[in-house]
Amino acid sequence: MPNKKTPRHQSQKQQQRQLLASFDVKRRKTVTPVKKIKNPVVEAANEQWADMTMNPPPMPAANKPAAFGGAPSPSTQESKKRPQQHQSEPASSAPASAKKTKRAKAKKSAPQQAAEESSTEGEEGEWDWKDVTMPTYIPGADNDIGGMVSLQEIDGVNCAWEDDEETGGRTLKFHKARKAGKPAQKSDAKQAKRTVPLARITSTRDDSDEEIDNFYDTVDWDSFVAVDDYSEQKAETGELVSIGKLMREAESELAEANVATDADEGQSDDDVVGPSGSEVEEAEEGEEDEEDEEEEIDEDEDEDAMQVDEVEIEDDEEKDDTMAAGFEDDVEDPDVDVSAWDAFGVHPLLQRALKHLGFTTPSEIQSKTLYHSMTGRDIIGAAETGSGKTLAFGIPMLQHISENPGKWTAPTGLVLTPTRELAIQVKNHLKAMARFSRARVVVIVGGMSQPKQERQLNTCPDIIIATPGRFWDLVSTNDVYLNQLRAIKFLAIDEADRMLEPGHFSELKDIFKALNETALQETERRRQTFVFSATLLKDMQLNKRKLSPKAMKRMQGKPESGTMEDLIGRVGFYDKQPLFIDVTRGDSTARTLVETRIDCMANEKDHYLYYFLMRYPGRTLVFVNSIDSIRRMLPMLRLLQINVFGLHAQMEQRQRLKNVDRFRDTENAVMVASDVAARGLDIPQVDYVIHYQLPRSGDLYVHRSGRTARASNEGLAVMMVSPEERKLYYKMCAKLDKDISPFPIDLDLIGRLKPRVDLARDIDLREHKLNKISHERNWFKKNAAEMDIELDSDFMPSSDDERGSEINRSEKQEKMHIRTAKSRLNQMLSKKIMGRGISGRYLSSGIISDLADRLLDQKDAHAVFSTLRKESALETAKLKTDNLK
Ligand SMILES: Nc1ncnc2c1ncn2[C@@H]1O[C@H](COP(=O)(O)OP(=O)(O)OP(=O)(O)O)[C@@H](O)[C@H]1O
Repeated sequence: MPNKKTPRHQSQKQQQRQLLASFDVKRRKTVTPVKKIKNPVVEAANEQWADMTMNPPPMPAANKPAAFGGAPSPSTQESKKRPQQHQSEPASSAPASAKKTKRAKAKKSAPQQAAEESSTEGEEGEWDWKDVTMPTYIPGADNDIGGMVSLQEIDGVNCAWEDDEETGGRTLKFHKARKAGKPAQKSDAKQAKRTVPLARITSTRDDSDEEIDNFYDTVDWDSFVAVDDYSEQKAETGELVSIGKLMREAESELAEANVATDADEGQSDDDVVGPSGSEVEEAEEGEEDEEDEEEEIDEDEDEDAMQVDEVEIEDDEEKDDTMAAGFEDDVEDPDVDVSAWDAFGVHPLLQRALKHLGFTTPSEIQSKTLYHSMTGRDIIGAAETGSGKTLAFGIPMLQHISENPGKWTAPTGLVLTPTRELAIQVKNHLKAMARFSRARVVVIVGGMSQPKQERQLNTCPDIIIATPGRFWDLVSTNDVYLNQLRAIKFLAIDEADRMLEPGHFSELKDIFKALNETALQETERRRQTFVFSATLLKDMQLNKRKLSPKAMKRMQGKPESGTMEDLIGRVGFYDKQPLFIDVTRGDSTARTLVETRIDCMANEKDHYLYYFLMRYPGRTLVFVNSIDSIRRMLPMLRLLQINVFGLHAQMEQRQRLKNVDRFRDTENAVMVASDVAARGLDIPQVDYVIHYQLPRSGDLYVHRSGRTARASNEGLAVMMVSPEERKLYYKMCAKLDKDISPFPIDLDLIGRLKPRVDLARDIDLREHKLNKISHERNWFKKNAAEMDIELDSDFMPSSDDERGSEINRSEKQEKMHIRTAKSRLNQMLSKKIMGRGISGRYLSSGIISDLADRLLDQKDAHAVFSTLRKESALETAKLKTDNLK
């Protein structure tokens, strides 16, 4: 288990604070010991970090092309921010040859100089400190440098950490650096030449450079390691590469690059900042294996350091990855014919993946959009739920990646989704499609390890699937991410209508703004944009006229209004007029969806639900309108021995993913969910969707119902309508322009099941009450103990007094009652239920003519109702609808 206090695990902010502390010392004229860090390598790394942040030495990493983020190398950052200042940059950007000479000179005099350094002279506060102009960017400082603006420096004074025996820590000491051969003078510090601030971090380089170089050479860089490279494992096995080695390598690389660039392009020394792109690529290729290994170690370390939850989430994520593949081997079924995709020019590697997935033909939305998207058009697409919209925007991205293999300096595609689950699902879908093209797809969502996500961004993935909040959190604080965001070639907004809801739109707006800040002004076409949803038309209230270039231009200047037009206006299409492709039917529900309703009183919904679940077992998704309803229903259904899971927004992300997985993996299971599961969740073979409470809008009804009847499969949506909901129901039917027929119910069976449900509800209520009392009591006890208060016996009777023992007795009785009720319920549950007019003891012909056959039938026998056969609710509903026609 790595030490969490090592710099590797400290946040950049913490490191920055440490650095700040050291400079505060200088301003306060006192010298304060810093926190003692026992590990000598860590100590060295800390010291080196502090110094390198202010005085970046030449590092090979500085010359690598920036990946999508990462702790940016000083020179790359500075060169991006202030290209015109290269000349004046010291160590990292100075002409290599000049620097070499200085170093060589300094190297000779280093030991001498060290010997000649005086100890601290006089009061530092009396010296001539000068304000330091801070750069606009400090590596690892989140650009939050406000606290460092008052930094001061003095020319000719060096800082050094020294062990403090008294405190066991280390102390920052200031030493006036004397020129060789010059005797020490007390007034030296005061008389120090007042030049502009130290040029290492400001834009001016003057004769103090020599001292900087001297300072560099007084430090034994071989005893330091780069913080970024530091790992406990490497420290133990002695694999750490010293800064000294890196510096030497960087110097020789710089010198070589200098020569090569000079010769090839006749550039001046000042322009040379690193090796050419191809060299970098070669070097990177050479290092790849090594990096992979390091990456693995890093992953291990970080995962150890992370919260348990996060680790488990990542495990889940890995599991998702394997699930995403959906197949264990790489051998395609020769009988699967995917030639239908040829017409769209789909890349052979993608066709192979399609073959694996068994997707022989494109779905309607895919075939209607692919031709245009493959030729570069921007698309606004509307298609019913479960119709394959993910691949409609995913294939063009993967096609581009397959046609242009190699390393990119920015991701190719960005997909924004409203929920975390949907993001993970889209990632899985695209990963399965990218199986042979090997495109790297990552997911950036809240509730998961941020460091890991940052690392993933740093590796410059091909496609990023993200929720707007977390993505903007990461990108808005890092210029490198921002620049690379602007270079993406594809942007897709999935479930666009949901993005308009409060909580998504403000970040989405910021992302669009950042994306378009520079990109839109360029004449060269660089980005393709897709906006997809199932209920686009309804929410948009948009017609083609509104998509005219003029109208779109007008919309861009408008303030947020939260409408689809507003989103369309802000997203920044490159097409003058994006294509609008709508393949929805009037109501956007799938053609294969059968809809029905159950009319019942609000307080009977549990009975009807239980009846439905018992009568028609299958994978059933039950939607409710509040989290409280989920909390109430879960224990009751569990008591009724139903395999039930919950899903709502207040659940930990880890639990949410786990529950979705379990539900997906269990054939006969129930998930009670809030509308967090209404959109986009693609769980194969959801047999039934039950609207336990009516959705608050027609669109929500469409999305909820869309969790079944996906990818041309059939499915059933059942609305439970109480008299109070009648008005809403009629309104919804009018909006969706449909009439929903009632579902046939056997009222006798409901009557027989009722006692079970009532008993389960009663047990749950009693347990809940008991738990609440004991929770409250413990809370008082705990707080009283903490505050050292003795609780009054009236308030908290002890078991010794009469009232206390009375309470104890009644609690015990209640527990006993619950136990008895539970065993009664279990007894009930273990018995099969007979239909009306049928005796459990004697076989009588009665209402059911083939009763004996049914009772003897093992194969089709119903598990709960002994006189009934297994039946599908879908068939029952269809039959009823047909009869009504
Ligand atoms: N061409 C195809 N042939 C067969 N199955 C497909 C095809 N394209 C996609 N699918 C499958 O159809 C299912 C639904 O696809 P997808 O999730 O992309 O739908 P969607 O339109 O985005 O749905 P929603 O609006 O609910 O998010 C997925 O399981 C997917 O694997």
